[in-house]
Amino acid sequence: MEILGMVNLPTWLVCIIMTVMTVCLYTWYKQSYFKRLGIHTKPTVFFLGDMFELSKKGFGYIDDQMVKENGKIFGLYLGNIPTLVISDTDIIKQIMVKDFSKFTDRVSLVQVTKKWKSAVSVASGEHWRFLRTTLSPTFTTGKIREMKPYIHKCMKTLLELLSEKTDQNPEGFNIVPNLSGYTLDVICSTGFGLDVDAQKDPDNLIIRYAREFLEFRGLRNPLFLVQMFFPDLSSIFGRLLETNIVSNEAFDFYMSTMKKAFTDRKQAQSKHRDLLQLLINTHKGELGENEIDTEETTFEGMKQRGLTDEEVLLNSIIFMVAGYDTTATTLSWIVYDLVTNTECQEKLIEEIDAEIGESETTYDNVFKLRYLDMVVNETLRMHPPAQRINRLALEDVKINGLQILKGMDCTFSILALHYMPEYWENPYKYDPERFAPENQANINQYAYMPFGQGPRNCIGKRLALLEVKATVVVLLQKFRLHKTDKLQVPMPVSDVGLGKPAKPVFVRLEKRSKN
Ligand code: HEM
Repeated sequence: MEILGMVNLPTWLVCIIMTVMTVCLYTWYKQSYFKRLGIHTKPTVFFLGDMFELSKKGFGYIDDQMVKENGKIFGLYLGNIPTLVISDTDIIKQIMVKDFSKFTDRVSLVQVTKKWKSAVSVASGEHWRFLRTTLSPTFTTGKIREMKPYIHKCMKTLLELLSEKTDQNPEGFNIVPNLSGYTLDVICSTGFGLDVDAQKDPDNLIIRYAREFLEFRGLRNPLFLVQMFFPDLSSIFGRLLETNIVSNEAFDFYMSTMKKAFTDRKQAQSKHRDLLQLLINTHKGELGENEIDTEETTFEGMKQRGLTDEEVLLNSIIFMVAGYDTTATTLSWIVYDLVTNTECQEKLIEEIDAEIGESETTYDNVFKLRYLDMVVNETLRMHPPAQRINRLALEDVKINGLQILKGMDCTFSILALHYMPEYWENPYKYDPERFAPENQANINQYAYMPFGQGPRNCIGKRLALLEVKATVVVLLQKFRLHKTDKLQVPMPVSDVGLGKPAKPVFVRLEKRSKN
């Protein structure tokens, strides 16, 4: 092909040059989005944006650095997808609560397959409102109180296994696998009446696939990468680019496990009072004979039809996955914080001995413990399991001078907020006293949100807190926890609490009673 009558290039080379130029122009345009809006960014790598640094150093670390260097509003690029990170608590409150109707949805970086849209955490608009309203009664205090016996059974196994491990390893051991197996047992039994015994059988398929669910597979998925670099293709090709968040194998395994639990339960006419039973009660059809109109789009219409098969099954899976790792991570960090802050552990033991002694834990006696509440809050401040949350702008809106455009990903860095000196005095110090009743008034609730905020906050918060608090109580009723040489002690300040999945927590357990 002759170009301007000067050079003669083969057609294939011209095509390549044109494609490269188009991609460069597209990337340049995409990655100047925040510049055009006058919003700070950091120097990015062309094409990759901040993706390489974010995946290497972690979102929490980058957010924390950016807040220090650029203030409360800045932009980052995941490939060519822009993310507006906001740490101004007035704006956060406006988005999460006051203007919630303009920000009801979460951002989905990629097109997910249709089935995932039935999950309350992924659903949008009226569909989300219907799912949330239908599922919320499952987590009332009354319902959670009734789940306590199921938790007790798992606790008994946890204590027996820890006692055995202490006898076998008096010098200490990594407690994380015990806590992970335990939280999975709790969610399986409280949620679905499933006796999986993950604590005794760490190779159980349910554990293997739960890990797979939590693993971020995006960077290995070509469809995901295409959408990172060419986000506009999603609206052009729509369903063709739909991506599975997890492997089909893991998905099918969970679907068949839940389906079996569902069918068995329906046939047994059981009197169970767990999540599954509550889901079944809101399901109006027969599993496998879906006569329900799934295309219904109005809230009232959806209320009439009740949950579909897919909604029951998908949300069972979501509860299982969302409730497993978050609570295990929190428990692991509490153990870490208590062995590295022994005075806090002693104070907590004193409170437990005085208020509960050796009695069985109940919803009421556990929630009465003030210092325990302070300890849990402080651990969740320093090590929030979810480091970031987001909301999608459904329309253009200006908040306190900040212009937010329709379609923007408004992200809140929980981790960066939890360490901002403006909201927390001496933020790198583990200090439960900041949550003492007399100091509560100083806490800005939009700078402290381990469970999110507003109408779309964590639906399982109460269940998670009961599980975490009751477990800490039974642990300290039986053991005093000690640091070992193998415990990886304080990380560099910039790394503290970067919520990465709990590292091995090597501790030594000293038995406190004969039981
Ligand atoms: C310590 C434990 C937990 C932590 C720290 C945690 C944290 C969070 C956070 C930060 C969010 C996002 C909230 C927002 O966007 O404002 C969330 C959402 C959610 N969590 Fe949790 N969570 C925990 C335990 C649980 C448990 C035990 C369950 C269920 C049994 C659960 C189910 C969910 C669901 C379904 C959502 C999505 C809610 C919606 O979109 O309406 N979580 N969680």
